[in-house]
Amino acid sequence: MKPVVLTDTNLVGSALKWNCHYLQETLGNNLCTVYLSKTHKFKYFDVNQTKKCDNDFSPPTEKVLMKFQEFAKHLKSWEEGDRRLYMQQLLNEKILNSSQLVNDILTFNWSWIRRQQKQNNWGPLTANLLMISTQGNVTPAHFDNQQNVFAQIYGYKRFILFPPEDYDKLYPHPVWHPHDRQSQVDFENPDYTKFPKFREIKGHEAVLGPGDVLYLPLYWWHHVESLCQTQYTTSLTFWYKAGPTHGSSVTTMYPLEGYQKMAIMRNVEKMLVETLKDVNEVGPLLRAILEGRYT
Ligand SMILES: CCC[C@@H](CC(=O)O)C(=O)C(=O)O
Ligand SMILES: [Zn+2]
Repeated sequence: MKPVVLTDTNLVGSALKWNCHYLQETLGNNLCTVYLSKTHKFKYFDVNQTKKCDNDFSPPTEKVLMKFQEFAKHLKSWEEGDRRLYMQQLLNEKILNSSQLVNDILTFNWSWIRRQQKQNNWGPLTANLLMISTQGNVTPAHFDNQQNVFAQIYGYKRFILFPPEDYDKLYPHPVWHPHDRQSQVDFENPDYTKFPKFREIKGHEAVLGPGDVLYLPLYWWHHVESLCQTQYTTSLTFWYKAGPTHGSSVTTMYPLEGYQKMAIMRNVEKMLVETLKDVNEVGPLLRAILEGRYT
């Protein structure tokens, strides 16, 4: 599975008119999920895992509910130096009370994407996330465990992509950490002492514009930034469950692929956390297995 940019799917043709004015009319006073950040980075964290960090974890972003009207006002008046906003709202019954918007969604090229889902043996569609970002926002490098068909609607987004096997160069946080699945490396100021193999990293760049679609396979790393050609950018994800062929009775082919090894490493870590109970015992036990025996 490799990422690919498609420019002729017309997947979200009916959404290319979703500018701020149109969304104010159709989303109106619905409350939407908006993240706020003091920096340009919006590093995801799982709030349910913060307790394992014996409270030395400081959340890099704040999640608020904001009326779309208010969000739109901030978006239009935003200037460098203002706190950055990133709306990330699921297209669900909470906000789909406008027949116009529902009709636009029904007019997506569902036959095309359903064909992709079938031919690639993906599981069910789990979420469509509507994202509206102030210019210059960055989603730092991470991977997801779902298949993603990423549709760009307005403005330009730059992706830097790395295969799952670059796991050892991107040093993800431990699986029990709030930043699970996110790289520890600050791409703008890498600590080569802590993360020496990051020096060897080589990424694949893709810039998406309105109407472009990126197939982002599960476990592929991505660093994403909203370029500054426009005041804001708008995107929509189509996330699908990975599908039954991963880890089912279908005969496993060897050598294993990068994403399969990633799943194995994550399972080993999770099993150790589960068994040892104390996350601080996982490192020493893994070192005891490795040192003098496998290194
Ligand atoms: C919350 C999702 C953010 C998105 C990246 C981006 O557009 O900033 C991403 O990581 C993905 O679509 O998987
Ligand atoms: Zn992602």
